[in-house]
Amino acid sequence: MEPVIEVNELTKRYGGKTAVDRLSFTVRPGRVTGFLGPNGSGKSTTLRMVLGLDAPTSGTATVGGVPFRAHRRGLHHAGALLDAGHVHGGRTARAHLSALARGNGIGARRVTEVLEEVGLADAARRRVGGFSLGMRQRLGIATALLGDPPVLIFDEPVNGMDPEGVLWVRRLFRRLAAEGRTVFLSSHLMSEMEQTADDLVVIGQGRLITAESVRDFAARGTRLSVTVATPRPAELTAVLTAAGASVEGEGEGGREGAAGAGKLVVTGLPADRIAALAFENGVLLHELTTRAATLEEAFMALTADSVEYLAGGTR
Ligand SMILES: Nc1ncnc2c1ncn2[C@@H]1O[C@H](COP(=O)(O)OP(=O)(O)OP(=O)(O)O)[C@@H](O)[C@H]1O
Repeated sequence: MEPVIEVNELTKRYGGKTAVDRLSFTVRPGRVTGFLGPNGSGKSTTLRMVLGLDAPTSGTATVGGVPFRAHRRGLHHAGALLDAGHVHGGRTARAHLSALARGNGIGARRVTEVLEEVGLADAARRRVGGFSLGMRQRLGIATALLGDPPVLIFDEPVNGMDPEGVLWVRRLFRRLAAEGRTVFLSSHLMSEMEQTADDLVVIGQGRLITAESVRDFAARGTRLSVTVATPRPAELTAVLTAAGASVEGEGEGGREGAAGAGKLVVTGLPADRIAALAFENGVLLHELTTRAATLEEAFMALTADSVEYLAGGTR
């Protein structure tokens, strides 16, 4: 059986609110797949349905061809980190893992192994209540790994981790995928995913926006822009616009009629063409810099229409 996650027309409504809206996608083994969307876009709700913790209003989610609930030995089948704050604070890390291991027919040696794997061997006898968020995340990852499952699902695993933890977890995900497992991670930050994921599933307001490889997303989603500084921004804007470019002023100086040098951000024309047009029209340039939009910017542009709440309520 191939450890594939298959989501088909999955829908979840809470009263009048549609949290997940006819969502379909496939997550394959041997790759790290990033599940991306702004806050509140329905990622956690989807993952809960994949793991059988929530019932869909309609549609299906299967792991290895059957609903997750139908698998008897769950921890051996799929491991998940959903909410790192969920662990009983009075227990030690080892006691927490040992209880789960016993309930799933897993030996004590495996508990020691996963504690070492996630870097918590020295903290194994400390109460989880005193753990930092990053340590709780590590414990959650240890829990997911306990049954050595072919499918791993992590909801915002990098939250609260320090830079060293982030590097560690990235390497771990890459290794788990290289071992042939299915690794599915949610995040609201593209910058995290571009370092880690091979494939992306991007959603907004519960709907699929795109499912493709990071490479295809980067090739399609990023566009080049050229920053131009000139003492005659209005004149250059007119020349470039006439040549088909789209031009925006950057800061005060870029505005029409502004005195002094202005910076313009130009899209739709390459730098050498801009330089030639400026030269032909006798406009002096102080700067000409090509810049690729980051994947984060491409992601934000793609999901902008589906962001519910923006800081400051500017929409
Ligand atoms: N139990 C619930 N009852 C009512 N509404 C809910 C419930 N759970 C989630 N929602 C709503 O469903 C939508 C999707 O929430 P969800 O937590 O799945 O999003 P998310 O993408 O995981 O967001 P975040 O990144 O903030 O965790 C939100 O508008 C949320 O308020």
